[in-house]
Parts: sequence; C-alpha cells; structure tokens
Amino acid sequence: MTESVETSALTPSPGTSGQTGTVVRSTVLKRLFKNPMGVVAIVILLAMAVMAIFADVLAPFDENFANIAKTLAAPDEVNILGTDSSGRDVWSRLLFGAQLTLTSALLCAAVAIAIGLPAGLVAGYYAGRFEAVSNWVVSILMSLPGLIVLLTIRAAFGPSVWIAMIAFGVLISPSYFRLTRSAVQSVRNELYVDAARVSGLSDMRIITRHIFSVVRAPIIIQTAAIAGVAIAIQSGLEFLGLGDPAKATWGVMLSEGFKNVYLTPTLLFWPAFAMALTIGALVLLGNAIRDALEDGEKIKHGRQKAHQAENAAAASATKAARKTIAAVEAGTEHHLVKVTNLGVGYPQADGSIKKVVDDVSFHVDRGEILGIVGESGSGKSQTAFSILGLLPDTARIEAGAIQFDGNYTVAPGEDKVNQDRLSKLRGKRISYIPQEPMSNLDPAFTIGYQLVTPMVRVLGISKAEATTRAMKLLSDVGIVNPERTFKAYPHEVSGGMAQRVLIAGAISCEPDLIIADEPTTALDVTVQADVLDLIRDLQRRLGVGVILVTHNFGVVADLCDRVVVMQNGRLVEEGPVRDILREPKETYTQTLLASMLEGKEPMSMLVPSTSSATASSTAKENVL
Ligand SMILES: Nc1ncnc2c1ncn2[C@@H]1O[C@H](COP(=O)(O)OP(=O)(O)OP(=O)(O)O)[C@@H](O)[C@H]1O
Repeated sequence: MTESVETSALTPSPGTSGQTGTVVRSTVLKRLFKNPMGVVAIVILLAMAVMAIFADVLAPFDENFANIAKTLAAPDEVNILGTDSSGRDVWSRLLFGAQLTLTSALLCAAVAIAIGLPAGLVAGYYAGRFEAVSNWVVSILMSLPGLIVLLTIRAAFGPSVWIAMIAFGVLISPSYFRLTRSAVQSVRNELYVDAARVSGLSDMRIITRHIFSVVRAPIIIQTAAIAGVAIAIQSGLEFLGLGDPAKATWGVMLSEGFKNVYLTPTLLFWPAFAMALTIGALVLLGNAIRDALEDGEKIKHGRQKAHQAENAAAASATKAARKTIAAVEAGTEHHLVKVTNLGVGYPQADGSIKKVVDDVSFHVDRGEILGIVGESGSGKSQTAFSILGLLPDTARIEAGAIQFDGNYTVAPGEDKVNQDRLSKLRGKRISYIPQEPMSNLDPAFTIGYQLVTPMVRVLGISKAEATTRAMKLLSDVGIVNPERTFKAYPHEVSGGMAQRVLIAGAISCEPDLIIADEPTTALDVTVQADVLDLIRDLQRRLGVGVILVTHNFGVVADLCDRVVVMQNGRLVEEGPVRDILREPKETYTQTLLASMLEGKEPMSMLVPSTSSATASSTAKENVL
C-alpha cells in the first residue's frame, strides 16, 4: 500500500500504480533533466549557488572594500564590472550579494514551510477545533498589510535582512497552510488512509508517510515560487533604502545603482540582471517540476517520441488496415460480440507496459448471458471497458481485436478503441449498468429527466412519448410508484431503486448488448436477488445479449449461460456454466468455486451438525 501511495503522490496518473516510489522519483528527475526549460533553470540556479557559496574565493575584493580614487569606474582588468560611487568592486558585491540574497530568500521559504506545512497537515487531517483556530490565525495573518508590517519591524529591529525575511516568512506561511490543508482534505477519507488507520498505524505515521506524500510535490513547486517572491520583496524594501547599507545585497546595489543611473547605468543593470535571472530560473524550475510530475501526459508524449519512427510505420499500416476493416473473419459475423486475443496495457514511467488484459478471447451471442468472473484485479472490468470503449486515455490495446455485430470496434493492429465507431453504438446498441448506482446518477437532475433526455436524443421520439415510455420502464423494472420515482432526485431513492433506474435507463434505448459491471455489488443482499431476477427477466423478454462482470460465482450460477474465468488478466477457463460448475478443469476455477458461500460449512459451529455435509451438498445442487 505504501508503494502505491508514494507513487500516487508523485505521479497522479493512475497509470503508474504498482511501481515503487523510488522508481517514480528517479523518473521524475529523469524527466526534469530531459526538459530543456528545467535544465536551463537548474544550470542558472546552480551557477548562482556556486557564486554564493564560493563568494569569498571568487571575489577579488571584500564587499565593502572601497577605492575612493576609482569611483564609478568603467570595467577594466581589475574591476571586471567596474566600481560603484564609493569605489567598491561591482563584481565582488554581486557575488556577496548572491550569498545574502539567496540565503535570506531560502530562510523566508523555510520559515513559511516550517509554520504552514505542519499546521496544514494537522488541520487537514484532524479538522475540528485545530482547523478552526488555524483558520482564524491564517485569516488574521492574511489581513495584515504585509508591507506596513515589514516597515514596522524594520523600525523596531533595525535594517536586518534576516529579521525582515523571517517576518515575511511568517506572513506568507498561510499560502503553505492552505495548500497543504486542501491537499490533505482531499485524501483524508480515501480508502488507503482508512486502511492505514485500520491496520493500526499511528496518526503521526499516517500523516508523515501517507498524507505528507500527497503534498510533497505541490510544496516543492510552491517553494520555487515563494523564493522568487522573497527575493523580489527583499530587494524592493532595500531599493526603497530600507536595507542595511553595510551589507551587499542585490537590493542595496539596486538602490545605489538607481542613484547613479544617469552616470553609470550598468550599476543598476547588474543587480537587476542577477535578480531577473534568479527569479526567472525559479519560476522555470517550478514549471518544469510541475511538468515532470504530470506523469500520464509525459509518459504518453515520451512514448510517442520514443516510438515516433515505429508509429509512423504502424500508422500507415493501420490506415491501410482501416480501409479493409469492414470485413471481420468469415464465419464470425453472427456473434454479437467477439473478442479475439485481446491485450490491454498501460505504459509505465520506466517505459515498460503493465499488461492488465492478456490474450483474452470469447464471444457473446444474442439472447445469451455471458459471465466474466474472477477475483479483484483479474482484468474483468478492463475487458468490459475495452468493449464499451471506456478505457482511460493512457490505456493501449496491445493486441487483438473486438467486433460488435459483424464490425470491428477495435480492428487488428489498432492500439486504441475507435471512439468514432463506439460513440455510434454506446447508449444506443450497447448499454451499461454500472457498479455504483448512486454515483452514476447526476444529483442535480430528477430521475425522470435523466431517463427521458437520452431517449429523446437516441430514439428521436418526443418528450411526451419518452415520458410515457420512462414510466412504463420504471414499472417494468419493478418500481412500485413510477410517477413518484420519475419526479424524485437520486438522493430521494434507495440504492436498490437507483440500480433499477439505471437498468431502466440501460434498456430504454432498446440495446442489443448490455454490459453489467458488478450490478449488485453495492446493493443490500435482499435487493441483489431481485435485481438479478430483473436482469434475467428483461434479457429473456428483450432477447438482448448480456455480459455480466462479477467476482461471484453464485451470481454466475444464478444468471449466466456461459462463463469466462479470468485471473491476472488472462482467460483461465471458458464454457457453459453448468459444465464449469460441475467439472471445473482449472485449479483456479475450483478455488473460486470453493470460495462460494453456498456449499460451505459455517466456519464456527457451536454444535457440530451431522447434517451439515448433506445440507451443503444440497445447496450446491440447488445452485446447479
Ligand atoms: N488506469 C489504470 N492504470 C493502470 N492499471 C490499471 C488501471 N485501471 C486498472 N488497472 C489495473 O488493471 C488490473 C485489472 O483491473 P480491473 O479493474 O479490470 O479488475 P477487476 O477484475 O474488474 O477487479 P474489480 O472487481 O476489483 O473491479 C488491476 O491490476 C488494476 O490495477
């Protein structure tokens, strides 16, 4: 779990799950170095850092060494950038200025992080009183006029750049607080955080290990921006003459340069140039990090570049293939759906492909219910989504073909589901019953509206006609009071009713194929049987083909004609349900069957029952 959490923090794309955080971190760095913008920014910042660190060695003079015999001098071999109005070497002051300006900017960011980050983490995670109090403090800090506060502090403590930057760090800390708090709020109820809690991890460990990883990336980006702002603010104050004249900072140099702008404009140019370069590099670095973290896109582009030549050849082959895609393999046209050697994969950050469906073949005919069964993660939904054309953008069809009613939706050689072809079928000839009824109904519209609109659009019937039809459909799916449900909003009906509504929606446009993805998982056991009966009944009446995705062999036994068993993305066994239930050939199928609730003895019987064996075998026979 830790790995996936770390991964998700750095690479929001789902396509990276399953990798270790280390792999992802190293690829983020790799991508950063591949980005010219990032490289330029890093080179500039490194150069500035070297200037600052080795100022004592690199500077030919002390920052305040003044040669009054040589004021406002033009550049020569001794003073390579000339001298200022007091005869001080501009190059030496620039170097010492880099030291002070950069470290004080970092101090400002460090103070802001030290206050804003932990407060944001705790407020976001615990909410409640701490969050309320922090919000108050943050509101007060944000309402303070920053410049006036800094001027007051300067008046009270003198012209110390350190004190000014610490104060500015405090003033700017709400930006870190708010950033962190919102990021934490968005994940604190995620299942993996709950799982970490349930597994007994302490709050501190959950926050530092699971939650902190979510804010790490935005904090880095924010810090690049804040450091730039700190340099600008600090220089601004010094430019106004509020800095310590005894210290060489870029702001102080700017102020002095301005006084002599007509005599020696370069005095103003050099510190301004150094500042612009540094702030620009910080902004570029922030952008480059952000781009490097936008994993999915980058992987896509990276792969596109890496395979440009390959793709060009493939594209022309695909074009040629497209012209001839109309003809599916002879003798297979009658199948409603035929999936042939399907492979689905996700490109990973390290350039590899994570195969989630591998060499899967099956077919579904009209009037038939095919069950796809397998444990969680076996690739059932990915197979169903390939047929529906609902795979995420990052997914690639690695191999094989899919045909619907005698035409390819994914022709051999194509690496994406053809959305042009699918959009003509989806919602019209192919419909979908999802797993989570509630989250698939829009809470902003009534159920009636959500049923009527697609019918008007797809079937081209009038609104009145669609309304009558919707009422009938609601009654067909067993809703007792169709009028009331029609007018209700999704939150006003139960989960079972919502699933019935979705089933009504799925059959409303008279499809040829219904794909139901775990249609009963989110429902109460008492409602599950009703919904399964309803699907069976509708399928018989309407003669549609159904693909039922489930992890439950009991559902398969109840409903399906044939079954496909999947494990780790591969097809393990296929056949008529009766045969598979009676004589499963593969060990995996036997294990799945054994895990069915029916046919099992209670695990902890208080009184051993001699009749349990008989009862369990009777239960299994009932299933069969
Ligand atoms: N966007 C994605 N990027 C990378 N891998 C993914 C993505 N979506 C799914 N997977 C992976 O594909 C594999 C198969 O997932 P799929 O959803 O098909 O499983 P399933 O058998 O339907 O399981 P469940 O019953 O839990 O939904 C899993 O290992 C999953 O992690």
